[in-house]
Amino acid sequence: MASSVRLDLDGNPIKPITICMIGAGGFIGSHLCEKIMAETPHKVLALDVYNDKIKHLLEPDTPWAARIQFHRLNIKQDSRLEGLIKMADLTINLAAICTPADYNTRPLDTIYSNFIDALPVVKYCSENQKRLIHFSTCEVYGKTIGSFLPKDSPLRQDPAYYVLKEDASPCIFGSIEKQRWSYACAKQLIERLIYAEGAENGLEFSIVRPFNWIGPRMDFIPGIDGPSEGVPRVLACFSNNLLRQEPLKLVDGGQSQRTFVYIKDAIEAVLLMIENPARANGHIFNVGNPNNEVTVKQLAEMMTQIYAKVSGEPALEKPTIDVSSKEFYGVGYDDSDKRIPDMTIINQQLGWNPKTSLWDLLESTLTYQHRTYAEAIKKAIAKPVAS
Ligand SMILES: NC(=O)c1ccc[n+]([C@@H]2O[C@H](COP(=O)([O-])OP(=O)(O)OC[C@H]3O[C@@H](n4cnc5c(N)ncnc54)[C@H](O)[C@@H]3O)[C@@H](O)[C@H]2O)c1
Ligand SMILES: O=c1ccn([C@@H]2O[C@H](COP(=O)(O)OP(=O)(O)O[C@H]3OC[C@@H](O)[C@H](O)[C@H]3O)[C@@H](O)[C@H]2O)c(=O)[nH]1
Repeated sequence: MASSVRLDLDGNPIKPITICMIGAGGFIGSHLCEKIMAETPHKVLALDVYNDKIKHLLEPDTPWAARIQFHRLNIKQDSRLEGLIKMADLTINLAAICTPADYNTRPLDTIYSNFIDALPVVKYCSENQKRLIHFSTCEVYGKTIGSFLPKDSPLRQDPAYYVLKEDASPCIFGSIEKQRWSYACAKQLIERLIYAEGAENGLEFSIVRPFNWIGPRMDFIPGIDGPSEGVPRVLACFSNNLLRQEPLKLVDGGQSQRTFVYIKDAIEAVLLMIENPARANGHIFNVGNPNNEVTVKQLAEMMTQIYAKVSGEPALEKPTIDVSSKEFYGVGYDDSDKRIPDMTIINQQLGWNPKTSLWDLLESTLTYQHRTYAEAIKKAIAKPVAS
């Protein structure tokens, strides 16, 4: 139940607000809606083209039924958008194409989704003096400065060459034919536009740069709740392989490094932004877990070990295979080498720190994947293919 007196970080009572959440039916949106319904008095206007991941929150007999309203709409072409933004105190924009398999194969859709389609949202917030929390990405940093140093340079060990800071690090993308960067570049331009709206027209905004948030309900399992030829992000790719007892595919040897944060930790940071506007407005926030760094190969090994534990099924003798990025993603793929978030700004402004270790977050997530999909996969495998 929502408690009656919630206090912000400065000890002031928090007033209930209405939030227009665009992309509420996605992975992050579903967790954010869940948290807001369970722990706050706020209302949510939930906008998306899909609602499968929030169906459980939309049942009429829940204690929060009067506080959440689903509006099925595509922000590309729907005249209801401005009215819904006007009805709310705060807009949170999560809508985007954000799976790397799309960046080089559907670059136009990627750029339209992440820049053009976000423009009216920024404009309506600015014109109607509504606060905006916009979801950008850690991909705006691109590659690290250190990745351009000689392989044996001792400077590669110096954090100054790889830690990513909101107000200091450059954005380093590959050449135009490396269409992987279409997403990062579109996100960078919308960040600059929002920042400029703040500077010139007084828009109250916060920008979130998520660093690989993972957990239950992320993306889809190909052939079960998504297209069989679809390529989701790495958590769902590896989960799918484990569920089907196939080797996990390591793109270009799995040498890239990532830091993963548990979705439930990350959502706490977003709630702090929502409820502490004076501390959050005007800032860009890295949200990640610098302590959870692994190479993709190490992630595959860890997930294999944990899945064997939670499913009771023995791991394959050869649990991984190497695949080239050209074969896996096609021409124009490129990769971020390493992503460690600097945490100074979010610490200073909101006092937020992630709590969950990589092992623990993978254990709870893989338990969920096994419980949710193992039976469906068994049935799908057993079904004879129509000739
Ligand atoms: N998950 C992460 O680790 C991560 C990392 C970096 C950035 N982000 C950013 O966070 C945001 C949310 O990511 P997510 O992981 O929840 O992705 P997601 O794909 O699960 O959610 C996005 C949602 O937006 C909806 N949407 C897309 N276009 C729309 C449109 N035109 N009209 C209405 N709805 C539309 C989709 O249907 C989907 O439900 C994105 O902007 C993404 O770029 C996420
Ligand atoms: O089966 C797979 C899938 C992915 N990978 C590798 O795993 C790494 C992580 O891949 P993900 O699909 O999670 O995506 P990335 O971390 O590269 O990008 C993500 O970063 C932040 C967000 O903006 C987006 O959600 C997405 O762009 C990449 O190096 C990728 O090449 C594999 O080795 N095997």
